[in-house]
Amino acid sequence: MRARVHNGPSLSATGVTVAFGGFKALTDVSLTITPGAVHGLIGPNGAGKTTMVNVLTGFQAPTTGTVKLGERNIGNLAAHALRREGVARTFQAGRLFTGLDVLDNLAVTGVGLGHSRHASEVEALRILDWMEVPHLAEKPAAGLPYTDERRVGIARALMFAPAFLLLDEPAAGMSETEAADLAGLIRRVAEELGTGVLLIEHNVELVLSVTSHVYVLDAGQLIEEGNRAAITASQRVRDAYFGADQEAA
Ligand SMILES: Nc1ncnc2c1ncn2[C@@H]1O[C@H](COP(=O)(O)OP(=O)(O)OP(=O)(O)O)[C@@H](O)[C@H]1O
Repeated sequence: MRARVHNGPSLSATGVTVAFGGFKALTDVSLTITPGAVHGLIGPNGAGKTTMVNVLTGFQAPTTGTVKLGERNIGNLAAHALRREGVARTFQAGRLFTGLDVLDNLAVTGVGLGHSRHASEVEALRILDWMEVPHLAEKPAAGLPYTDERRVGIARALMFAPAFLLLDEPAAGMSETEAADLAGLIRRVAEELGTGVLLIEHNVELVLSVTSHVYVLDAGQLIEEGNRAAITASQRVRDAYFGADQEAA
């Protein structure tokens, strides 16, 4: 697979607030995703994690604040336009085309990005190979085992080497072994492809094991950020989890 240059532009949100009517899902949140590194976004249920992913990928316009790719303001770009700019995501639910096989699911994304059918199939096969799951290519998307469905979601997001990959709870429902495999894949995406990754997860241990920098949201506010040691030592993080949602820790 082609590697990206690690010193490309960053994807950043500055002072982002998202209001749904009178309710603020995010309040003045700033974060940056750099190429070639894995960043984490954690927080209890309803903290605003998915809303942040939606903002960074063009699925939700910020009410106030800016989203930039390098120096370029991209806060008003729609999701499909942002994907063409190299900002890709996965969804909590697989969202595969169940009437198609895996290869076609990936190829459709390539065609949507403006590539030919042939080039898209070649790229799809290359990604499945790189992910060490070439046997999935001809499998129908309907009825895939859960972890394979997740893998295909990631493969699809990796079509044509996006600069950024935002993963929304990719380990949900996985066993410890499967989550460990996923952690290995996420590391490879950053290290071998040079992609900047933002990992949203309830599995905090998984996040801390693969990320260099973690952002913590609680009730729409950024309450902490830093490396594993800083997050583990933070009383604010402990309060957010144990005060609001014991199960999430
Ligand atoms: N379109 C919407 N309209 C109104 N409220 C919304 C909308 N989207 C999200 N919210 C609310 O915003 C808050 C943040 O939701 P969000 O899904 O971003 O949190 P989360 O941290 O991803 O939660 P979870 O971990 O449970 O997935 C929640 O209270 C949610 O109900």
